[in-house]
Amino acid sequence: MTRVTLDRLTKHFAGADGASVRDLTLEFPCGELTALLGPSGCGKTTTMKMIAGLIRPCSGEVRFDGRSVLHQPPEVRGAVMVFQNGLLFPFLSVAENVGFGLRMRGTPRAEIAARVEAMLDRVRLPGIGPRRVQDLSGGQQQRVALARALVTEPRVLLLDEPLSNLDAHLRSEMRDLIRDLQRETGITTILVTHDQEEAVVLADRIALMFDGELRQFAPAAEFYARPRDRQVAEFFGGANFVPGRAAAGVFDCALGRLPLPAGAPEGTGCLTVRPENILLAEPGDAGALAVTVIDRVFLGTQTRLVVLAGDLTLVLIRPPAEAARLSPGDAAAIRLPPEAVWVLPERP
Ligand SMILES: Nc1ncnc2c1ncn2[C@@H]1O[C@H](COP(=O)(O)OP(=O)(O)OP(=O)(O)O)[C@@H](O)[C@H]1O
Repeated sequence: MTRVTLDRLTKHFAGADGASVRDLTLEFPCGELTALLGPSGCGKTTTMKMIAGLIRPCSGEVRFDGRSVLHQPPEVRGAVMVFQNGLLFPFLSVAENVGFGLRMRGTPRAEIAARVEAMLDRVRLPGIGPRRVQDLSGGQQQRVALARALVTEPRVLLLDEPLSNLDAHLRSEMRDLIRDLQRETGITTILVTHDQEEAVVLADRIALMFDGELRQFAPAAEFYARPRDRQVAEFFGGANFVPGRAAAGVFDCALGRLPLPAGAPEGTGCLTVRPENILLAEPGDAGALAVTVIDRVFLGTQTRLVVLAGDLTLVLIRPPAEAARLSPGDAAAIRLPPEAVWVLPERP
């Protein structure tokens, strides 16, 4: 298992306005699957290519198990990359594609055949070795690309948006396969994606990037409960931002003085609470806030309620059966459980 460390990694393409990746310092833990997540153009692929050795950084370091790999060409590093569209060799059979890396290393033919067959079994494509890759579906091609990467037993597996060209059904199948194979093999894996749901389902930890910089690196649950700032909260579907000031475990704002959970940041900023964490209350309940319902939208498995608390608009997501009794114009009451709120300090 290999620990991958980035130390102040920076890439500025010639002629570009600013750096595509700036001062990126990050340690991908051994044997874990880490998602490199962020909006289009934030520098994910550039970072991954610097790890693979396909792009040379302007400054900074890439280390595998503490040793610099910058002087090593891609084929020596032991990091293999699987691209969005698989990038298989169209003129080779499936087995020849999967065995390509082993052939380059001079592995004996009989061993290649056995390892390729075993690998195709593991990606749930038994017996398709003789087929032409053009005859495979997109999902099958992606699994062949994964088999081709894994059969060489790489130190690091780099997946660049491996699900983005698949339809919804195939995507969830491939997602399960990636998760199972990663757990089975324990290969340190880095997944590039712009899709937060994919990152949450697959990754042990998420590194969220904006504009070439790392913004937050944490297990998925922390991005929901403890987002570092408003942009992070919004990227993870957060809503409800109430300006005010936090001091001595209380947030002072237009909604009143709200108790905060232990460890919440202090000072001026916004209180945030996710739509699914605001509860409906009975008027007069301790801590209940009086609101007026202004909108109700049935979303299928949930209902979105928009309410007005004084001048503030808040969004709630509730089970349909609970929300059905409320219509636009109705008076209602809500409760913000102290453990479900968090403070986003003003960015300097
Ligand atoms: N070869 C290049 N020359 C000049 N600029 C580049 C080059 N490659 C990437 N960039 C720029 O660097 C920035 C980061 O690109 P990158 O592809 O790493 O982002 P990304 O987060 O992977 O985005 P996407 O999800 O759209 O692939 C972008 O502004 C992009 O235009």
